Amino acid sequence: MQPSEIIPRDRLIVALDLASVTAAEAMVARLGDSVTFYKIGYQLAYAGGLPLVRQLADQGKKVFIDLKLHDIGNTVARGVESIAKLGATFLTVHAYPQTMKAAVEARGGSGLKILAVTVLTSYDDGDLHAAGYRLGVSDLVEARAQQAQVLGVDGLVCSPEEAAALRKIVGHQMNLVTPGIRPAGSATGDQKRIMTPARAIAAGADYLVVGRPVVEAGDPRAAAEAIQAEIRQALG
Ligand SMILES: O=c1ccn([C@@H]2O[C@H](COP(=O)(O)O)[C@@H](O)[C@H]2O)c(=O)[nH]1
Repeated sequence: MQPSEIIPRDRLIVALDLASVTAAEAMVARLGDSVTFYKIGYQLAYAGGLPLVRQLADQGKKVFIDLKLHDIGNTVARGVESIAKLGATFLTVHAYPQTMKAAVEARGGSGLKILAVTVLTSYDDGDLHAAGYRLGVSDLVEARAQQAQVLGVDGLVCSPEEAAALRKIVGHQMNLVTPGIRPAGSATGDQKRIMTPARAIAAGADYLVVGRPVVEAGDPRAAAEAIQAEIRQALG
């Protein structure tokens, strides 16, 4: 979706990183209309959370399934075919050419959009080096973004630190989805490449993924509303 077509409220994606479906349902009820887009990742999916995708879609919410698929092409393709029936908007795969190619082919015209995870936002150059990579973060993110674009991937998961450079490479054809968002004063945790919501939007991010700063806040709804206000202000 072109950035100008994205409803401002949809730009905040809250990660439902919670231990049970009951806890997730309670969080969604608490957040009410302050949040329109949710992410379901490992913790909730493996706690029986995938049926929530349809449930949330039936409530008019959008859902991002963040399972970061990476396997042989055939297995990725069959997994994507199953996931495409759940009613989600986004699905992540790791940005390896075989994986991205299989996912794009398998999603077909289902309406599910494939996002390629470039380099996890908890990694810095030292982490890549320790994992055996020759390239640093910015070079690897850019190389993977170029491969993803050639393969017809719909969007990229990157840090907001890379958003401006990636926008120049991929234009507006691909959505930039950025975790590593930290409102001023909030704990960094294990994230290494971070920005505030306002700076991320100014850098060109389309969607901001926020987990702990919302779901672990004393008042999650107030935390989400504050981020929504920051996004609106940054959009001008
Ligand atoms: O590179 C990546 C890819 C995915 N994530 C996911 O986003 C949220 C961020 O949660 P916070 O609590 O706001 O740190 C989490 O679900 C990650 O799995 C990411 O952080 N970085």
